[in-house]
Amino acid sequence: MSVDLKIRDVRKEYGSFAALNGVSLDIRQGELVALLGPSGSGKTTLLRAIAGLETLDGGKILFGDVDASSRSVQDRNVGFVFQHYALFRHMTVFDNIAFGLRVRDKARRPAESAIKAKVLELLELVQLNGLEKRYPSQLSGGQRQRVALARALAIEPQVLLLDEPFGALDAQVRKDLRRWLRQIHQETGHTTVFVTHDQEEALELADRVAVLHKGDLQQIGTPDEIYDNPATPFVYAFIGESSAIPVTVQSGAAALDGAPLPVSGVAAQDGPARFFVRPQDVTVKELNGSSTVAGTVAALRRTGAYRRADIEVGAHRSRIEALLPTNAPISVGDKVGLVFQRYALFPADSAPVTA
Ligand SMILES: Nc1ncnc2c1ncn2[C@@H]1O[C@H](COP(=O)(O)OP(=O)(O)OP(=O)(O)O)[C@@H](O)[C@H]1O
Repeated sequence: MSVDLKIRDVRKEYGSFAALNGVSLDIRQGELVALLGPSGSGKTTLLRAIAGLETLDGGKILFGDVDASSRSVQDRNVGFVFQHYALFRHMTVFDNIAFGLRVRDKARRPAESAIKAKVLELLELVQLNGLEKRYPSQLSGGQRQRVALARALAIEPQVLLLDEPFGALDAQVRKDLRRWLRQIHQETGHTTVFVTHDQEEALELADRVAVLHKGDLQQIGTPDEIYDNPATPFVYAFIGESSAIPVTVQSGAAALDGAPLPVSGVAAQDGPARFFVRPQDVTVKELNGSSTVAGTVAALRRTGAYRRADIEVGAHRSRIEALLPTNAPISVGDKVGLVFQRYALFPADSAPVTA
């Protein structure tokens, strides 16, 4: 039976280094949440903490209403799938999937006939029926990960934990498995926590995405919320593409190198700030007095279906990137006016933006 998870102010230190800096988040029953962040941000540490493979230096984790710290790894009944298939090489696919049920103590172990029925049902679910007699070495990487998932599901886990399960596979297989996992999740409805550093994977797969950076939870939200309304400079820079330029805020108005920046709803406090905008949210027009930001086209390049323009703005020639149709009548050196559809301002002293 799947449960909800409550992660409360979880801390984990290695010596004086904080791998998790007081992380709190709630994961609803049946939800698929991606933990997304650059290398070293604490994703795997958090996943291992949920599994009970790490002792906490602070905070707690609740499975439903039960404090998991009182429970062993075994008692937590989690299904775990790792990046590198940890299948037993000397066991067939069937025996690998049956393993978690067969090693249970006698009181909780199902009859062999029930184990067989369960394994066959899971083989059907992961679309590997007919391959139950094969050994892991006789399977492709993608098939092995499907066996690993079936094995994790066999114990009917309270929570399913996946650590970059498709990380070692090539791009196309990865894409197929992503779609397949989403489908399996819809059918089985397990509470699932999924670690990835691939934002496309997180945004496509997850109900909600938790963005981690240096042991801190920066934001948790639906893929739309994370992409359209990044809560911090880090999330703005890490998810999707953006330009960031230094500006100054005073009394609710923003200025670029002393000239007013025609943007509204400036909530940032007075002082130095950074202005963030995504390339697709920049419209390039003719210069039109104070309603547009004056810029000069510094570079143009074709990328697939679009043309990208680097446009220099302000006295210090800060660069803003814009996405244009390939037939846009524009050349390097043109003086243009910019209008921004969506943007954000953050105080300059807020968390660093580099990934
Ligand atoms: N056993 C350990 N001893 C010391 N430091 C550790 C240990 N395990 C993890 N760390 C450190 O904790 C930080 C977080 O590691 P973690 O594996 O959670 O990151 P991650 O976000 O999963 O990264 P990746 O995407 O590279 O797997 C890293 O800086 C790592 O070096």
